[in-house]
Amino acid sequence: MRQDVVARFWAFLPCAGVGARAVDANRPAHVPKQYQDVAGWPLVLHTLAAFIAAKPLSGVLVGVSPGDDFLQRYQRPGFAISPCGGPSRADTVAGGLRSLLGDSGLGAQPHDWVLVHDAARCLIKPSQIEQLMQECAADEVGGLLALPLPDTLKAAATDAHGQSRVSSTLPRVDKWLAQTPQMFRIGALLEALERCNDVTDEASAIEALGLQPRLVPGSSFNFKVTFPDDFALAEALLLQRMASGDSQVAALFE
Ligand SMILES: Nc1ccn([C@@H]2O[C@H](COP(=O)(O)OP(=O)(O)OP(=O)(O)O)[C@@H](O)[C@H]2O)c(=O)n1
Ligand SMILES: C[C@](O)(CO)[C@H](O)COP(=O)(O)O
Repeated sequence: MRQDVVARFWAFLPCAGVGARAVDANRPAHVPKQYQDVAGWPLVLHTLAAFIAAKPLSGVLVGVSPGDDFLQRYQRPGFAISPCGGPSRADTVAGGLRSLLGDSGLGAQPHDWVLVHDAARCLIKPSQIEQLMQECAADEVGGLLALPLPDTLKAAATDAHGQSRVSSTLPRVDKWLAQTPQMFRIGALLEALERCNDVTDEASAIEALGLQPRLVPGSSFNFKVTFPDDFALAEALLLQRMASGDSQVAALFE
C-alpha cells in the first residue's frame, strides 16, 4: 500500500436502508427514515451538511439504493451519489468503496482514508469529524468515534411465556458503544469487508484481520435515528442548533 504518498480524506455515507425499526403510526412507512422531514429538512441533508463543512475532506459520496433519485434535486459541489446500495449495510459500504476508487470519478486511491458514517446519524458535527481525522491520521490502523457504556449491561433470555428475562449481568468496565464515523484506509477496509461481510460496522471487519482500531470518545448527541422516538429528540436538537446558527443545512441546500 502506498502510504508514503500524502493520503487524502473521503467520506462515504451509507443511505440505502429502509428504516424498518423507525416505522410507527405517525410516520409514512414507505419513506425511508433518512428521507423523512426532521427540523424542516430531509434527515440525511443534516448529515451531509456536516460532512460538506468538515475540513479537510476531499469529497463525500452517498450510497443509495439502485433507482433511488431522492437526492438528485439537492446535488451540490462537494458530494456525489452512487447507486451502490446492497442488501446489507456492509454490502452498501463495500460497493461505496469500489465506487470511490472507480466509477464515481472522484479519483480516490487505496491508501487514502475513508470516513464511513451512517446517513441516519444526523447530529454529527463538523468538529467531531475533524477530531476523528486529527486523532487517527497518524494511526497505523484507523479508528472510530465511540462512547464508554454508561448503563449496566444485561444479557437476556426468553422465558417459557415469551418474556425477556435477565440471564446475566455483564461487566461494563471495558465496553464502548460504537458510533460513526469510522475511519480506515480505503484499500484495507475494502479487503477486510470482502473477506468478512457478516459485520454491522467497519471496525468489526478490520478487527477480523487481527487489528485493533482506535476508540476516540464521541458524544451522546451523535446517536443513530433508529426507533420512532429518536425523531423527536433529533428534531429538538437540530432546531436548537439552527436557531443558534450552528447548522449549515439551510445555507447549503436552500
Ligand atoms: N442495506 C443497507 C442497510 C442500511 N444502510 C444504511 O446504514 C445506516 C445505518 O443502518 P440502520 O440504522 O440499521 O438503517 P436501516 O437498515 O435503514 O434500519 P432498520 O434496520 O431499522 O431497517 C443507515 O444510514 C442506512 O440507510 C445501507 O446503506 N444499506
Ligand atoms: C455502524 C453502527 O452505527 C455502529 O453502531 C451500527 O452497527 C449500525 O448497525 P445497524 O444494524 O445498521 O443499525
